[in-house]
Amino acid sequence: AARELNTDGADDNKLVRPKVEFHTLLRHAGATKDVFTMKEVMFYLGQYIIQKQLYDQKQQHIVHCSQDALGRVLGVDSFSVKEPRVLFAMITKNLVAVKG
Ligand SMILES: C[C@@H](c1ccc(Cl)cc1)n1cnc(-c2ccccc2)c1-c1c(C(=O)NCCN2CCN(C3CCCCC3)CC2)[nH]c2cc(Cl)ccc12
Repeated sequence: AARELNTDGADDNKLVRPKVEFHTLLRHAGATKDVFTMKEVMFYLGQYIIQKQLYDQKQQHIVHCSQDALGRVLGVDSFSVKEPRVLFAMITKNLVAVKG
């Protein structure tokens, strides 16, 4: 059965390699690796959003990223953290599965 996507990282055994521009965002958030679990990708992206203050101060589940590289990478102007499926779909486009 397809593994349910949870919000703390889809499948923890799966390793992914971020594409170049996406990798730059993760490094900005403090990542020092080239290969990550989904949980690590989501952790660093969360840090990135907080560090750059991209979340809406009033509605903190809304992230505004049209003026940020995050928006370019995900291909949206804003998104809600309450829609993990939508988010994972956008994020996985920026990741390459690592065999092994
Ligand atoms: C459950 C988790 C999540 C994780 C994956 C998904 Cl697909 C949805 C949701 N989540 C819940 N709210 C957030 C969040 C909200 C606003 C700003 C930053 C993060 C997150 C995100 C985390 C994270 O690692 N979260 C740790 C605990 N969060 C609690 C909320 N905290 C907020 C407290 C209010 C001020 C804003 C931060 C930050 C730490 N990583 C993310 C990466 C992205 Cl692309 C989008 C959202 C998140």
